[in-house]
Amino acid sequence: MKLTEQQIQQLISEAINAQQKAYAPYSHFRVGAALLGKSGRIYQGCNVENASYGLTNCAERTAIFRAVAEGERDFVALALVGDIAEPCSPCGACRQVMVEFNPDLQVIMAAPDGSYRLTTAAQLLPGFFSPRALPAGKEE
Ligand SMILES: O=c1ccn([C@H]2C[C@H](O)[C@@H](CO)O2)c(=O)[nH]1
Ligand SMILES: [Zn+2]
Repeated sequence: MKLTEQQIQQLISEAINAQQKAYAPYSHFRVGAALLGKSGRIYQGCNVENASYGLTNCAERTAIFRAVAEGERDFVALALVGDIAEPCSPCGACRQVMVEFNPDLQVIMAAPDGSYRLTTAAQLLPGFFSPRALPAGKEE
């Protein structure tokens, strides 16, 4: 499904809105994400840091986990924006979580001024480890 420019700009503006809620007292690098589900719902996420630094959860994974917890698993697009004047690139952990649900997920790497770069989860993680590699089991 090809996103319209209006859909892209709405996702970027929701990501910027989510960024305001970031809990980033250690890095001071605030990130916001907005995830569009097939249902049409948009799930916002922000980074949530911790005094035990390694427990930090990125904005993208916050949005994805939130959507899954609310019962949605089919995702169309995800926009992210960070405290940097250029398109923000998702970390490796988030890329792996994105491909789990949809390798064709459209990823909008946005800058605070609304400019962006469009790519897909699979393009961001060539040779990714796929859940299909696992023996058939009791996946839900
Ligand atoms: O794509 C990214 C990259 C970084 N961060 C967060 C993690 C940490 O809180 C801060 C600095 O790495 O930014 C995200 O949320 N998403
Ligand atoms: Zn990440």
